[in-house]
Amino acid sequence: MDKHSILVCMGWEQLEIRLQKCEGWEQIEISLPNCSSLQVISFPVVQLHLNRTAMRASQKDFENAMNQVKLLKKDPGNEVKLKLYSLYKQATEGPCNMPKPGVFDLINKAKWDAWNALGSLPKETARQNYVDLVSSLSSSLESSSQVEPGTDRKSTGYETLMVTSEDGITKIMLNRPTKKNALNVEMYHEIMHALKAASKDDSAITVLTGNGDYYSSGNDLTNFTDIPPGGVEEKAKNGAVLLREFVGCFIDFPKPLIAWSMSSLWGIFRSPSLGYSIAVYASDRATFHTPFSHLGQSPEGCSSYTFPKIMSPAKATEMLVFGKKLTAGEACAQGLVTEVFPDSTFQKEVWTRLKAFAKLPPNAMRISKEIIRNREKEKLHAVNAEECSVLQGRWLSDECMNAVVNFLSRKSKL
Ligand SMILES: CCCCC/C=C/C(=O)SCCNC(=O)CCNC(=O)[C@H](O)C(C)(C)COP(=O)(O)OP(=O)(O)OC[C@H]1O[C@@H](n2cnc3c(N)ncnc32)[C@H](O)[C@@H]1OP(=O)(O)O
Repeated sequence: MDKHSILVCMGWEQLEIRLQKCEGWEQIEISLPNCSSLQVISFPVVQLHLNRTAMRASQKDFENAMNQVKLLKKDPGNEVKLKLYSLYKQATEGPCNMPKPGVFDLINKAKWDAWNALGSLPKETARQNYVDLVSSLSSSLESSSQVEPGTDRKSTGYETLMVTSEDGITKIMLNRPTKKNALNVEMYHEIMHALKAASKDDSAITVLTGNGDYYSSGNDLTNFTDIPPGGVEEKAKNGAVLLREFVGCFIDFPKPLIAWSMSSLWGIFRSPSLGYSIAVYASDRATFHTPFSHLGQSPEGCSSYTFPKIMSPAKATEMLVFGKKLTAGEACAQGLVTEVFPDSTFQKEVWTRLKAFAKLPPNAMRISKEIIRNREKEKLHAVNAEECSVLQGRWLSDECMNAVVNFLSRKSKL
């Protein structure tokens, strides 16, 4: 008996179809992701289509899914909420029938873009996609809160991070690779939480890195679209409070902190990573970029104070004011990076060092870090406060709004 297995994408989901050619007859097995039983039907293929249609979500499934959304314990984030919104509208009203909102009406424009992008997707398919999305959300949010049992390796219930602890090293890895590890609001909170936990755990050192080809692309620019009832002023105020607290966590972090960058590092995550780490290791393909002016913004993470001290005022101006992108080699020559390794041996070289550092007496390392940092701590907190206050104003400027709108309209393909 010949057996062939084909994966077919049918617009709304992937079906696995197994063809079994037996003597004198043929049968098709269809495996549906959300269906436990295998359907076994015979040719003609038109029957396959009819069977699939019968599997579509009923109105009841759709209503259940809507109720399930209200019960989600964690906020699934803006992108998912936009997808849910657009599928809901398509399923209930059909193709987008609203006039396009103005460019500054960021939230309604993002909603409109998402709905409009669904084009003429049939209502039934939208309903099915909605049900599937809610079902995948419910299971992923449940499973992600499970803690790996048994070993001394921890991977706690973070949505946007992978945190592990072994051999005296706690590794905090930004884990939104499909979004180039952009920091959404949840990630800011989770990093603060992970840093606080790492400061109290029994590891000797803490390492920060990113999953995928970008260490981080900086602040998630869709953060700017979730406007609270108090309007953009309240949004900017909340952003400044969040940023101040976030950077404050790095300033106060008591243990040796090591940034490990195989890849590109933009914006917000760059300043704390480079300005406060004891050591920064980079692969020779890593780059460092602070496009504050391009985004109508101003320096954060105390970079307005630490960078001119580490580099020189002139070099810091090139980076912070003109947004010059540095290669790893340039960043190392200017003192922002401790050491650069060839990409091919990077992991091995860095792990060798980290393991050796983690064996040093932890209290001695803490005290040494404290004595280096304490003289500057008060100053760093004051600079942080000033930078956040300036940024709060920048976020309300046309320059900043236009830059964000440009980025979002470039990516309006939800
Ligand atoms: C509240 C505190 C605020 C503190 C102030 C902080 C300031 C900063 O952090 S300034 C730096 C802000 N970051 C940026 O300006 C980078 C924006 N991103 C890009 O320019 C590009 O995405 C790229 C150069 C980083 C990568 O380009 P490319 O390789 O072509 O990949 P894509 O653009 O297709 O990105 C894939 C996917 O990821 C989304 N994404 C990437 N970066 C961000 C971001 N910063 N914010 C939101 N989303 C981001 C991108 O939109 C794509 O998503 P999909 O379209 O859904 O696939």
